[in-house]
Amino acid sequence: MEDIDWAKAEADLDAHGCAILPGLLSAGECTVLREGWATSDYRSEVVMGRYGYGRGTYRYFTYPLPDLVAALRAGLYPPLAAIANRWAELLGSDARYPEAHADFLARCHAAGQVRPTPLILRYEAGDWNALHQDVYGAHVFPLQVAVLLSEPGADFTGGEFVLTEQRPRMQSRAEVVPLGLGDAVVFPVRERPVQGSRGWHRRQMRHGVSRLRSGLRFTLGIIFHDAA
Ligand SMILES: O=C(O)CCC(=O)C(=O)O
Ligand SMILES: [Fe+2]
Repeated sequence: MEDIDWAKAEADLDAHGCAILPGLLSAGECTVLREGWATSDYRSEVVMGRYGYGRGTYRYFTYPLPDLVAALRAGLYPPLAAIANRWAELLGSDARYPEAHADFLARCHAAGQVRPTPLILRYEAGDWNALHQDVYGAHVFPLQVAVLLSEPGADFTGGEFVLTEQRPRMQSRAEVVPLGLGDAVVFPVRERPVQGSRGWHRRQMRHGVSRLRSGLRFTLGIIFHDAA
């Protein structure tokens, strides 16, 4: 995490609505997390096809989170909170996010959002993730992170991370994010600020995953608000 180029990530988020953090996790850390699919403690499992969410399965970790997941969540939060605060100002919102993740979580917990949201997702050939927004209550931290735990081309084919941006009174824009093993993508939970001719406005964003053509793909999702 010390090696992350936050100035570049922030510039990419401003310009494109997403940023890649290359090699956030090592191959060994990805293996540990993939193996944790079977052995970690989870609070619940969602079979996506049952809810019309796509096809595939995900599991929400329980508290206490595995050390690596807890460290990523606490460590990635402060620089993202600085970006989130700047975005809120641009959009004329009075939402402000504290410097430490523990303080933001305390806000969630006081409002009854107490269930942990970090999760592992597992996709087989034919699986996909419908375009969605990960909102779990009134308290929403506006940025989130997903880390690819499998190697494209070697472990799976297809299964691209996709973001869409709704442009007011215009057609939507799609962005396919090319991730390698251990790379992370930072993206907006719901919306991002864009400067137009008449000032800043909000653009709604959604994310999902295109259909896996072959193999097995795992992702770690880090969402900073907890769930009601
Ligand atoms: O599997 C992916 O790349 C997307 C995961 C996702 O929806 C999330 O992390 O919120
Ligand atoms: Fe998601």
